[in-house]
Amino acid sequence: MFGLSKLFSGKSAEKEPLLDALAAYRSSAFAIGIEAQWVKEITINTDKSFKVKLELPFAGKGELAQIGEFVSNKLSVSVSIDAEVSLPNQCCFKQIKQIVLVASGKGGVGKSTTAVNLASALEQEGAKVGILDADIYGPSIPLLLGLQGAEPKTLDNKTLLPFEAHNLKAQSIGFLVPSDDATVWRGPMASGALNQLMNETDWGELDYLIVDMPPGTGDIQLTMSQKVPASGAVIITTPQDLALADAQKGIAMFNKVNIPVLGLIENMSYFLCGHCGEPNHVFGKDGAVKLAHRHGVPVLANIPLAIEIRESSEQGQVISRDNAASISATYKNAARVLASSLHYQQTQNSSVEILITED
Ligand SMILES: Nc1ncnc2c1ncn2[C@@H]1O[C@H](COP(=O)(O)OP(=O)(O)OP(=O)(O)O)[C@@H](O)[C@H]1O
Repeated sequence: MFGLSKLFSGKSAEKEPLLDALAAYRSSAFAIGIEAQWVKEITINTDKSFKVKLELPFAGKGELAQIGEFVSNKLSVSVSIDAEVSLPNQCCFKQIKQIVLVASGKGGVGKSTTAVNLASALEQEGAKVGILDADIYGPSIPLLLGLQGAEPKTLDNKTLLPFEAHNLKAQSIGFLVPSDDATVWRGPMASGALNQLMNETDWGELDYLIVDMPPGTGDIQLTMSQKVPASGAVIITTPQDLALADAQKGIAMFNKVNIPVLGLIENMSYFLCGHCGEPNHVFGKDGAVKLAHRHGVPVLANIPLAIEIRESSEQGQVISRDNAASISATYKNAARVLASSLHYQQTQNSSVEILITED
């Protein structure tokens, strides 16, 4: 998969310090540096500067500038880095390489908003991404992507075409399920509808499919989790004790069905005071970190309570796509760490410890 011929043709002695410097890079997402096998091409320019082409096995393009800067400083020479994302060809389901469940112990914590922003952040990090709205109680992904009123389409009367918005493919259980009926659903019915959407949607090739699960940890969520060939799950919580207690139940549920919990995201973590700029921990502080430590999982992000997040959601806009919004970098950082922990979990026998840093 990774072509090394150009890398090792000629002048490899000049390239060795570069490979060493790339290997020495560390961040939350690149926990063990840039591996030599990811280096596809190295060009040495006449002024001795380097141009490096990487093939990343997970969505992580957003960090290339930092990697370039680190290596440039280490070698005291200009190094520019470009990359493609190419996940190894092991498919989780049909042509979908990784399926990630986004869950919450309780409703209203911002699970769907976070799921959409994470999906978009993965896409911006260089991956092909789809989002499947499996929240039978309140399917909101069409609204969040500005797709309200859209009708499912088919070309052959057998498969559904996914919707496309903001460079994401999307499908929603809301098109199959009148939401008023959801309260009387049982686990097998919900997981049957989810399977139908997975199987009968023409997703094409996807690196990541994000599944927005129904909130809670009951029979429905358990059965749905068992039926999806998921690579991992992310749990969204708020800092309140009640939400954290329910998030703990979510961790227990995924442990029961052997789906690795890739991390927690604390949403509405704090509110930035408009006057003094100080973070105000309206709903409490450090609860998610303590819970995460107890269960040996990372906190992937602390997302503030921010008016822009609510406003952009209501307008069908995805705030992580707005580079001017400071929160955009937070979602992208979380997406990179999520993608890399999936990668390391599947390729390393002993797990790589993910340390969340301020990068
Ligand atoms: N960080 C945030 N800052 C401000 N508003 C937010 C934030 N996250 C979510 N919201 C808002 O909170 C409300 C609930 O969000 P969302 O629908 O994503 O929650 P949910 O957990 O998916 O809900 P449900 O349990 O009903 O599925 C929405 O109005 C959303 O715009």
